[in-house]
Amino acid sequence: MSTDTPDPRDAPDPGPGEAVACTRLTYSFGETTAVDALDLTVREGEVFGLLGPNGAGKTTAIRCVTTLLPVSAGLVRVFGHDAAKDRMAVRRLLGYVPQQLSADSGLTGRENVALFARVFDVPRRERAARVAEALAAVDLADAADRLAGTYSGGMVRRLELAQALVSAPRLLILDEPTIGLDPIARTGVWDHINAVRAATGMTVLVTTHYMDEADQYCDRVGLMHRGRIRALGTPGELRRGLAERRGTDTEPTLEDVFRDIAGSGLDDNTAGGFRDVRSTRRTARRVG
Ligand SMILES: Nc1ncnc2c1ncn2[C@@H]1O[C@H](COP(=O)(O)OP(=O)(O)OP(=O)(O)O)[C@@H](O)[C@H]1O
Repeated sequence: MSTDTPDPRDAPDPGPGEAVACTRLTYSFGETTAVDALDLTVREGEVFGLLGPNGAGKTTAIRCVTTLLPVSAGLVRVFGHDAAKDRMAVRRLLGYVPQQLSADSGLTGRENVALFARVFDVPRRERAARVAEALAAVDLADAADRLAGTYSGGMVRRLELAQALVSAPRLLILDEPTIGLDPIARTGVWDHINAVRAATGMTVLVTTHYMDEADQYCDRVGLMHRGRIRALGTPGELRRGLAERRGTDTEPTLEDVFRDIAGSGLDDNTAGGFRDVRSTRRTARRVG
């Protein structure tokens, strides 16, 4: 690092109410820079949506926040804990629902959640009650003793939500929580996220391709493209900003905002490309 480049570790301590702070976070896979000097703040208690086309760097960024990928350049802090130096402290504060299947089809719903309760060190005497609470919070109490392999796609996603919630996280991170689900199941997943958030004040960081969901459910969104945040604000602010730039009274959609910012890059080799199809199919297969 050259002497005139400030060391991100010199950044001031996170202010009160700051859940996640990424400062010049950079992550590369060989020659590919997936996350490129990303600056991002998620405030405590908000639902923050990280939006972007395939390959924008969303998953890589949130995997750095979860500590599943090492923070090799830049700084990530979760409730003030440095993700590079204090991984266990960070892990204790968060629940993570990855894109890939995290439920075991050969176990019951209750057994799946109990497994996470053990892994996340929920005290033994509290486990049964906490598992039952997490299942009830996602409306799976009645199906708790059925094998997860018999669940519908929406139920599997809600089960994965219960797995992430059993440790009572302060920060819930979800990677494409509704991909491959039908509209009713998508609404169901969001209703449960919002109910738990209202009851606990937990912070939610979510990635999604679905601009309509982000518009409806996120307090603020960051539009990510080629490893960086290109626009940030409430969905309403971003829509109104584009209307002003265009000098029109017709309110654009969040998708219009994204197309305006990402330009032709969205149409070339990103949105709807092979990775999107593969990702959707992977999810469809696992829940089919
Ligand atoms: N394990 C890996 N090895 C090599 N390159 C990778 C790997 N994971 C991601 N990449 C590359 O890093 C870039 C960012 O990928 P990432 O998965 O973070 O994007 P994303 O916005 O989450 O996309 P998607 O919506 O498809 O999940 C892409 O160019 C991708 O091909």
